[in-house]
Amino acid sequence: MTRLELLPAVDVRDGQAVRLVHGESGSETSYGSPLEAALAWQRAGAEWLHLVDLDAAFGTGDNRDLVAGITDAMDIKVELSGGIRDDASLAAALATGCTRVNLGTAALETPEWAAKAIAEHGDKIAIGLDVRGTTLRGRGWTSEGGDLWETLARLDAEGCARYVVTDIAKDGTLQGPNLDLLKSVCAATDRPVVASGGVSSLADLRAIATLVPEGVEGAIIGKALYAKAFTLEEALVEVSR
Ligand SMILES: O=C(O)c1ccccc1NCC(=O)[C@H](O)[C@H](O)COP(=O)(O)O
Repeated sequence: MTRLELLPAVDVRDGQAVRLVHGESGSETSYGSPLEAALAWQRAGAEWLHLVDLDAAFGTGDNRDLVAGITDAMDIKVELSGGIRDDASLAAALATGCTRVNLGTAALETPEWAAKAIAEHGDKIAIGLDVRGTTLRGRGWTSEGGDLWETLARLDAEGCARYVVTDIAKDGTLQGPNLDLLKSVCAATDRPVVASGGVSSLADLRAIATLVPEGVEGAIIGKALYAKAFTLEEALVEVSR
């Protein structure tokens, strides 16, 4: 059976590695240098880094140079997220040499542009489906963005290669992933799904791994690693069993 991929997260706000609760601006806990965090996950054996520019996502500036520098310093695959919404920000993100980028708001507010990006860049584009209930959220999760199922059907038809699915109610809370949401999304699409938000324990990772046959490809881990609920080394062993 294919093994669950793990994507340790580095979310950057104002030059610092942070974690938010429910993605809310102002709920930051700071964890120091984002480059040090990224290098630590790489040393621990990560194959992927999930790197988020929160300022770009919230529209409070950006950490573009810092994020490009971190991506450049990595020997592993990097997934870039946050504020990629137009030709300039997409070109800058892809120019970092990252493996793929996540589009969120753009898929909701400028669907034609997102469809063009998908058509041009194929599996270098993932779409972040950030949901409360079954309603999507954009602009750093602050604006309403329509129905999850309608949007998923549209993006599938446009050839989207992969989805990163976050239950905002779980994100940064260490309350466990929303397995029902992941199962429902997998049932609605044949594209791979990366699970995000709420991972709190190795048991959560085992539970997500049971969904690999249904289409879950990976799991993003943020707060749990910073809070030292387990180590990345332990997590990697857990999913390789
Ligand atoms: O990814 C974004 O664009 C984003 C925008 C606004 C707020 C948060 C955003 N991402 C957060 C993440 O991707 C987290 O790193 C990830 O969900 C990890 O969550 P957790 O394991 O619960 O800390």
